[in-house]
Amino acid sequence: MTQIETMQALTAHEAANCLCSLIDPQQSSRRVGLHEASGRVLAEDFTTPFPMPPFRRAAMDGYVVRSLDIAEACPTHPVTLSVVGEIKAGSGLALHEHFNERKSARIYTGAPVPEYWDTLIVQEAIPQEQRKLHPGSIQLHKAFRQGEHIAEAGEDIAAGAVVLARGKVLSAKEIAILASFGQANVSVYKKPRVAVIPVGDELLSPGNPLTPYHIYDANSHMTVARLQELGASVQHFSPVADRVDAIADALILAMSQSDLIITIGGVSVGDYDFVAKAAEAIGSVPLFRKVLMRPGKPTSAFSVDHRLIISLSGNPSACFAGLELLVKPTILKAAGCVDYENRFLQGTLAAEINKSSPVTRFVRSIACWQGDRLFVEPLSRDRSGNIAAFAHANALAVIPPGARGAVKGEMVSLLPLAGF
Ligand SMILES: Nc1nc2c(c(=O)[nH]1)N[C@H]1C(S)=C(S)[C@@H](COP(=O)(O)OP(=O)(O)OC[C@H]3O[C@@H](n4cnc5c(N)ncnc54)[C@H](O)[C@@H]3O)O[C@H]1N2
Ligand code: MOO
Repeated sequence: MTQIETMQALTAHEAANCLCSLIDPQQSSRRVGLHEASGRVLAEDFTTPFPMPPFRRAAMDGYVVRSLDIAEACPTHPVTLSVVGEIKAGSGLALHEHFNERKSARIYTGAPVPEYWDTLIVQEAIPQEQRKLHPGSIQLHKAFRQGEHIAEAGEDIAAGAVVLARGKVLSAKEIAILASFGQANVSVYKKPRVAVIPVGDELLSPGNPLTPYHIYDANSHMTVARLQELGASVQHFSPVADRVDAIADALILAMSQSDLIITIGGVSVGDYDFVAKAAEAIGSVPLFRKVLMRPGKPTSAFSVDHRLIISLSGNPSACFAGLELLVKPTILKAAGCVDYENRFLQGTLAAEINKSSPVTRFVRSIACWQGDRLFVEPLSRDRSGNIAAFAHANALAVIPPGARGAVKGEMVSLLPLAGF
């Protein structure tokens, strides 16, 4: 028996765990400007250097008052306060006189609120006529809640708080936090370097004229795009011929420049599927030679010289499933991301799947919320080689193995995709 025949077949989850367990997270870091930080992984905890907001400030346009001064205000006994000045965002109010009581100031959103005042009355609460006729005073016909519309210094985030932890993927939200604290640049992990090698005599790179019996290489472009989204730096190979030496040469070149290699196609059982032979020829050890999933059953992985080769199968949906289920967690872990495992949701199947399968199926589907219930509708004619489903799918529905497929109304797991 060959090593491959004795090799245990893994589920998609086990295969992802196997790959992740062999990946060393990125350790090297560099500082990048905020405009380059989106999609990068934070290499150190970010501790806030000052409180947020940094000073006590107005949350609305209006008037600041002391709640004590207006506690008794009512329609029959209105309270009149003189307006001693104006406080704009970006400037304070110099308090020249020593105030005792019944003083107010005009204030605008974002302006500092001196300690003297504890409540802000929105300008809409004071009739416009009255404000025009008597700009030097305001008249109030009711009391207002103490502290209203005033944001205290540090009420959002305290100074010295670890507000973003190492290993977090930076997106617009996190970049807003960093910028709010004046950080012009941030320490991020270096991107893992990943080579993408499409294999197949039939493949043409987009941009070339379509010739008989050939197809355009879609998968490597899909893979490169996904890897870039996941924070990798990608070395994109042109399609390689179905020959052991050509594939082996590409693998050797990729090893010299990349930490991880992804091949696409040529990994099944046909006489011209040479990826495994080429991987063997360069001295790699197989980790698994198929995965209990469909599409993507022929997905394989090899280890060589402390690097992984992940070989995705050529059908576009199989390549895609391999990318989402196996490559995504592996790349995220390699990039230094702490939260790298796929998260599945539970949803109700909106239509039956009357196709049996000895292995788990991952069906391109449309998931949508109806009220508080998540429904998942499998796209029809989801054949491995079809690409139309990519235009609509926002989830992969997980259909357990068995003779009966799955019935409408059944609860199934689903993996959310872009657009969910
Ligand atoms: N006798 C058997 N035949 C097949 C089996 C099997 O178990 N027994 N498995 C089938 C399954 S499942 C799949 S998936 C495919 C996978 O084969 P490969 O991974 O070796 O991929 P190829 O044969 O190279 O290509 C399959 C298909 O996809 C097209 N392709 C390939 N690369 C690209 C690309 N970069 N962009 C777009 N399309 C691509 C290729 O032209 C083929 O049509 O094997 C089944 N056969
Ligand atoms: O991996 Mo193939 O279906 O499973 O196309």
